[in-house]
Amino acid sequence: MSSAGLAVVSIRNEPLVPPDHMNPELGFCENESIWIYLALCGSMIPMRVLESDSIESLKLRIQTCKGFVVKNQKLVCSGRELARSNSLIRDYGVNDGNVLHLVLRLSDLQVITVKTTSGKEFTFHVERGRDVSYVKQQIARREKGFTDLDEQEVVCDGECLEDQRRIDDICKHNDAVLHLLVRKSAKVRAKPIAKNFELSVVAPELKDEQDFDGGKKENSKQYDLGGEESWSGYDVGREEVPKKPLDRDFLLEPVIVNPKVELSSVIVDMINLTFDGLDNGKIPIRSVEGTGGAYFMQDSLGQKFVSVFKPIDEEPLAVNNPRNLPVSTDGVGLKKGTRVGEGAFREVAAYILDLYKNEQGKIYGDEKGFAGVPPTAMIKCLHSCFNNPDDLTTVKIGSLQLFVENTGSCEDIGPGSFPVDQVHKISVLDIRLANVDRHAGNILLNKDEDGQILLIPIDHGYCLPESVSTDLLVYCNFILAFYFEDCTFEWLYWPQSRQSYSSEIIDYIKSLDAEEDIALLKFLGWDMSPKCARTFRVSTMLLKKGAERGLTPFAIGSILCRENIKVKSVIEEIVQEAEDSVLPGTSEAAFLETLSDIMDRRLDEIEC
Ligand SMILES: Nc1ncnc2c1ncn2[C@@H]1O[C@H](COP(=O)(O)OP(=O)(O)OP(=O)(O)O)[C@@H](O)[C@H]1O
Repeated sequence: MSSAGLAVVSIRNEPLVPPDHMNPELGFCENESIWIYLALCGSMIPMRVLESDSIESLKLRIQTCKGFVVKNQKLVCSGRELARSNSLIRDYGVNDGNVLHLVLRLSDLQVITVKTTSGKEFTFHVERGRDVSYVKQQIARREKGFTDLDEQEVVCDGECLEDQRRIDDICKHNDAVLHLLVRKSAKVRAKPIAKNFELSVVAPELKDEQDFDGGKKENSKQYDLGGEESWSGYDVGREEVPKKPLDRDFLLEPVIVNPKVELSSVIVDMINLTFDGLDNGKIPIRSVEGTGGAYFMQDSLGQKFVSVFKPIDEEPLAVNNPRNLPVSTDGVGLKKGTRVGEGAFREVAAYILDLYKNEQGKIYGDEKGFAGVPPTAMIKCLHSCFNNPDDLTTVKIGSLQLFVENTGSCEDIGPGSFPVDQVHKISVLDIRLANVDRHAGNILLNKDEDGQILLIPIDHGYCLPESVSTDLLVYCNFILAFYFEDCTFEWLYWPQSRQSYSSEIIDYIKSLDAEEDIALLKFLGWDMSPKCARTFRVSTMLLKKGAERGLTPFAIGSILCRENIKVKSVIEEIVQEAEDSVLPGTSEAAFLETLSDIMDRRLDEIEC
């Protein structure tokens, strides 16, 4: 008999009105105080706060009263994430009576410790979306004595758990530690001796090898290789979205815009493995982390994740978002300059832009790019496990990204041991793409064969921001100045960012050509909007000019980021000045020339 323990977070339930806020005589400033409502798991919790409270202190109060640690909290008000911890509640325009949605970023991984009767103890990670049968498989893989899954019984609080029970479901009802008991039944044999029987209890034979069939199934895909108009051809809510096929209860196909484009082998393999998993009845498992719907797709044996699917209609603020975030009323996404339902295109674009190109601007090598964005493709997929309350037959469009084995993210350890060149490569990617969502949780950690730390950048749905203002003036004039408002780069606070780029990285930056990249994306299916293309041109220009002058990633990154929400960044000032200097209707080329001169001047000032 073995036992396994699962540790879960206990949720406290203390009032969110601190004593000094309740009593004006204790120094509480009546004028500044407002009531806000914290929306969490279907309930509304009133909170009295000061407009001068920082986001950090608000999160600390939530941590103290509710037990959710600060780094796991995401607060969203009026469709915008309150991302900067040093900014004040009033900076984000939070008013009396506003609702703040609290999204919890729980880890997908649950640590399970198994103790055997012989005193052995081993620990493994199980994704919360997994079920009891998966736990049994893991125990069988680790311990030779448990290879026969049918002989394992998993018991919790005296209740025998069915194979289909999910880990997060089991944990939900337990406050602190959950003990699993794995009971291995023995066979009873009766051997005739003279006129009697000798009964013996025999433990099953130990097998050295696993019985799993690791062989790959014949591919049986039914791709329609006809071209689509563009990646964005299927907008959220559009009627032409294809319906469920009749012969299978799922669908999975790549979205191919240009029939002349051949999918790379790594993308074909990823789609095939994902298809095999669905075909074998291995369901997509929704991640408990993140603000949007992200599904881990399993291999045909249900032992490994092969990819991550993010449907566009489940992005934050989209119609089918599974985190109960309100639907965007104006199409603007969670970050400034982003649009709901466009995250998947950006995920794919980040992968393509990261790939190496030869001198003719053609992609070479089809696996690992410069910064290591995992292979990503646009797909159509249908499955009943997706969040689709109204219509289970609607095929979803979204990004499919190769699942990368990892031991966590950069949030889990200090940055001291991160290799300098990898931090620098991610900084190049983020500056180029003006990424507005580079927090430490979006860089996964792994180790290579030599034990060296590997940093894997993920989650690029919020790169290449563009103006999405509904203000007609801003819209018509293509005013870009505020696109960069939400740029934040975690690596700015890491020591590696203060070191200079190596010559290899500088050569790579020199080779970048925004026009070629825009043309390549168009050829592959994404015809960038003029505003988005402008963002890309401006940030590529800044990267190239900065690197040419020997600026560090920190120096260049700081130009793109605001120090706080109220003060414009240097890039915003540069763009504003350029926009003020040209007449409406000026060509893009002339605008960029003006911008280039202004940028040179500002960079020279920084150097001095
Ligand atoms: N390629 C990948 N390989 C392995 N795990 C991944 C991959 N992509 C995403 N994940 C994991 O899936 C979960 C959700 O993904 P992600 O953070 O990208 O979703 P999101 O909703 O966009 O998140 P956020 O709220 O940070 O913007 C996270 O636990 C993340 O670590």
